[in-house]
Amino acid sequence: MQKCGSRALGQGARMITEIFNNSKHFFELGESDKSKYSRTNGLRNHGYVCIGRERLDPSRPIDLKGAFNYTPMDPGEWPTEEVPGMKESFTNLYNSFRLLSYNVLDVLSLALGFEDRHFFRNYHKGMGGTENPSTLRALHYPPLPETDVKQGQLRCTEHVDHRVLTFLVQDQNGGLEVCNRDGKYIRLKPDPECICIIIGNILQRFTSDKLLATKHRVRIPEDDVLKQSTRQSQAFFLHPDNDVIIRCLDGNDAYEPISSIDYLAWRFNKYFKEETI
Ligand SMILES: O=C(O)CCC(=O)C(=O)O
Ligand SMILES: [Fe+2]
Repeated sequence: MQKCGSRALGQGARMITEIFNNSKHFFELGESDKSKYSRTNGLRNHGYVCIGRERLDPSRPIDLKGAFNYTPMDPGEWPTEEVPGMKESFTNLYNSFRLLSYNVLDVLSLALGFEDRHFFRNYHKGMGGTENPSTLRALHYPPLPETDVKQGQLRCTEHVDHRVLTFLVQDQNGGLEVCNRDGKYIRLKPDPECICIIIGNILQRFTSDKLLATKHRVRIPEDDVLKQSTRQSQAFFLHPDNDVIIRCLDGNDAYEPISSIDYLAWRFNKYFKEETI
């Protein structure tokens, strides 16, 4: 489940190429142009997140990554003049991941022994509308000259995702590493036609730790060519509908029940320290 290693995209490969091209074009704009489309505040998650704005671990140097978020829950501004195809490529890929995630949720329901094979799908019925915060995020890691990198700095600090599942496609430069149950990081073979599926903390809570959220990270490459290359990835973060209660489904009390929207607010409050929700 941690890694779906098959060439899963088929026809979708063109969609992936388009979103990589459009994202690259956007991130190559000047900072003042990009910041016109900045993510606003609190729970409103649409838009550009510049390097350093989000902190996964405040005790470490900032991650050397930028992002652009899209969620139909928060309609926002698009750079339609600067990057004409950007909105369409995001909405297309969002929809494909939405459909794919329903199939994966059905498999999960069966695998976990629920009689209703749509058990988990029913928690995500609002996807694509204003009652579900699932988000597509284009990540952009700029080339790194030697002098810019601090001791202990990463492109993306090790963390778990606070969602149900993350579907992730990385470019040919690779760099994503996932931690196995022995605590050893495994580097995933870069293949822009493979989708990596990462278990998030909400699924861990639903399953009372039967499925564990997978730690992952992106280090600064040792290879000079990779270090001086841009890295890109596209991540789809699957989240339950706002009113779903996240709780241990076997009835045990390992985690306090919390609504999906409150859980999201709690996480954003931690990651976007400078803001209040
Ligand atoms: O860019 C990647 O490969 C990882 C990004 C990631 O883990 C995240 O945004 O949560
Ligand atoms: Fe992540």
